[in-house]
Amino acid sequence: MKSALITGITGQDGSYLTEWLLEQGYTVHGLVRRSSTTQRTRLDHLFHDTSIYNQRLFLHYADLDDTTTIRRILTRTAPDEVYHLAGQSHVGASFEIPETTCQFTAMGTLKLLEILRDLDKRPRFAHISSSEIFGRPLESPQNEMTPMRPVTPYGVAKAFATQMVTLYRESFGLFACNAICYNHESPRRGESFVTRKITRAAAAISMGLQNELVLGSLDTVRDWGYAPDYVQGMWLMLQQETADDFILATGTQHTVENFLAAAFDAVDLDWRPYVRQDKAFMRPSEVQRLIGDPSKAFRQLNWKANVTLPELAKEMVQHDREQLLAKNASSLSETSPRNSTAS
Ligand SMILES: C[C@H]1O[C@H](OP(=O)(O)OP(=O)(O)OC[C@H]2O[C@@H](n3cnc4c(=O)[nH]c(N)nc43)[C@H](O)[C@@H]2O)[C@@H](O)[C@@H](O)C1=O
Repeated sequence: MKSALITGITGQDGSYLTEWLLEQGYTVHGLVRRSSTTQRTRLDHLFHDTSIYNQRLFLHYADLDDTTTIRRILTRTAPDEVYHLAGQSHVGASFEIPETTCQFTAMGTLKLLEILRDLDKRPRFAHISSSEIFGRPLESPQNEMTPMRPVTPYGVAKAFATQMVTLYRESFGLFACNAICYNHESPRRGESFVTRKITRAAAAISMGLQNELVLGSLDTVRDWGYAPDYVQGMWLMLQQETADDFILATGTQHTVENFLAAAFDAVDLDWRPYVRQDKAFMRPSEVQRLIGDPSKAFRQLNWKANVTLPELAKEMVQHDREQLLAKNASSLSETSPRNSTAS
C-alpha cells in the first residue's frame, strides 16, 4: 500500500487531494501548523467514527521552517510521495507580508528539498507552483517553456521555489515535479479569494442577508478551473516514469466581471446594483491576464479540466446558500421559545 505526505493538508487542495489519495488506497500523512483550535473543517468528515478512512489518515504538527521536526516525520513515515501545497498563498496579502510570504513559500520549499536530498529513501515530490510565476507574460497562453516574469511578492517567491525544484531534479536527481496551477476554485475555497467572496455575497444577497459587495479590479482575466480536477493532475505527475513540469489550466479566459455575472445568474439576479469598487481591494501591481496552455498535461498525463465557469460558479453559490440556510436554521432553533427554559 502506498503512502503520501501532504504539506498544507487543511487547505482546499489538501483536503481534495487527501480524499483522492485515500480513495486510491494510500495511507496519508499531513503536516499541520499547531494552533489553539483542533478543528480542521475541510477534513473533519474523514476523521469521523463512521469514516472508512480514519485508520489511514494521520496529522503531524510541523511548521514549514521547523526542519528538524519535518525531517523526523519524513524519516518515520517514509512516504512514497510528498505533495507540497503549504505556504502563504494570497497574492494581495503578499504585498503586506512579503517577508513571511518568501519565508514560507520560497524558503520553505528549499528547506523541504534539502531534507529530501539527504534521505536514504527519497520520495517522489510534487511542488504546487502557480501561474503567478508568469506575472506579465510575453506570450499567451503560457506553456511550460514560457519565461517567468513575476510582478508580485507571491509570484517572485513561487518563481524561486519552482526554479529550485527544477534545479534539484536536474542537479541532485530528485524525482521532483512542478504542477504549475492556474486559479482553481470550489466550495472549499478560502473566503478572501475573489470567487468565493463573490459566491458568498451572491448567496447572501439572494436571501436578503447582504446589500452590497465591495471588490477591486473587475477587468482582470484569469483561467478558473475546478480544484478536484487539479489534485488529480498533481497525482498523475508523480505516477509517470520521469519527473517533469506541467501546466494545469482550463485554457479558457474570463474576467472577474464574467465570474460575477455567472454567480449572480445562478440566483437570477443582476450583479450591477449590488457591486461597488474600492481601491482597498486593488493591488499595487496587478497581474492583468493569465491563461494556461494545458496541452502537455493532456498529451502526457491524459489530464484535462472538466468543469466550465458557469458550472463552477453555480456549484459554489448553491453550497453557500445551503450553508447560510443551515446557519440561519441553527441560530433560529437556538433562540426558539420552545428551546428556552423560560417558555
Ligand atoms: C494561481 C493563483 O490564484 C490565486 O491568486 P489570484 O489570481 O490573485 O486570486 P484572487 O482570487 O485573490 O484574485 C483574482 C483576481 O480578482 C481580483 N479581485 C478583484 N476584487 C478582489 C477582491 O475583493 N479580493 C480578491 N482576492 N481579489 C479581487 C484580483 O485583483 C485578481 O486580479 C491564488 O490561489 C494564488 O495562490 C495562485 O497561485
